[in-house]
Amino acid sequence: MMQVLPIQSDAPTKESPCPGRLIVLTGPSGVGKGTLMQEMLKRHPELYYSVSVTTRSPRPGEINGENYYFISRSKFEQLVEQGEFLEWAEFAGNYYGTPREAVLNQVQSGKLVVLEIELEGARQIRASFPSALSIFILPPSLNELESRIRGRAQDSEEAIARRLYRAQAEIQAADEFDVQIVNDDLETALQGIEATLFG
Ligand SMILES: Nc1ncnc2c1ncn2[C@@H]1O[C@H](COP(=O)(O)OP(=O)(O)OP(=O)(O)O)[C@@H](O)[C@H]1O
Ligand SMILES: Nc1nc2c(ncn2[C@@H]2O[C@H](COP(=O)(O)O)[C@@H](O)[C@H]2O)c(=O)[nH]1
Repeated sequence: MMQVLPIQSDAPTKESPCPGRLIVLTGPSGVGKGTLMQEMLKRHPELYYSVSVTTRSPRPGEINGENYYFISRSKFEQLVEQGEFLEWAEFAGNYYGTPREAVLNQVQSGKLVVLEIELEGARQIRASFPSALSIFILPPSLNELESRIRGRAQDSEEAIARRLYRAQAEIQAADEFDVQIVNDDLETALQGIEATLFG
């Protein structure tokens, strides 16, 4: 049976004197978090990327267990009741959550564990894990954000409108997080993340 770890504290313990660290990558939908993350994983394969659980339908090309674990709403609600998520939130009509056990095991084994999540979840992690490092990715402008979401061509008009509406409030929360990085030029943004993580 897998060990269940407490979520309240991320302080070192006798069992885990040198834990890893949680890294939160947040920012509005379409800003490029996933793109930045994929490139970071190529350059730094020692990072552990937490695959989230969602009730959203897979987009073309998305693979269960790789991009997300795709499950039903009723199953998600059951997992919430069972305390299986480190954080979870409803976003644009779907649930998203971070599997608790896998992430905590990786942190305790000394890994840098990256969560790519939306604002409400990022706030939950900051409250539960004050030593988590949080990075907020900003778009160069709202117009560019809209072009990126549209350019991705994977969301309905309704989903695009919901994401853009929410983006405006999300951007205002950027200062709550440790570091803010504008994803205008991809390479510059990547170097900003690398400098934040590795000094
Ligand atoms: N620096 C950049 N310049 C131009 N286009 C970019 C840049 N970064 C990402 N993109 C493009 O923007 C689109 C959205 O990127 P991506 O899917 O990575 O965003 P996201 O923040 O992960 O979105 P979501 O939160 O909805 O999953 C993609 O088509 C991607 O190729
Ligand atoms: N709170 C959480 N947010 C998550 C998680 N996994 C992804 N996300 C965020 O949801 C939105 C929408 O994602 P999309 O794939 O449908 O475009 C985006 O901001 C993701 O970062 C999670 O586990 N918890």
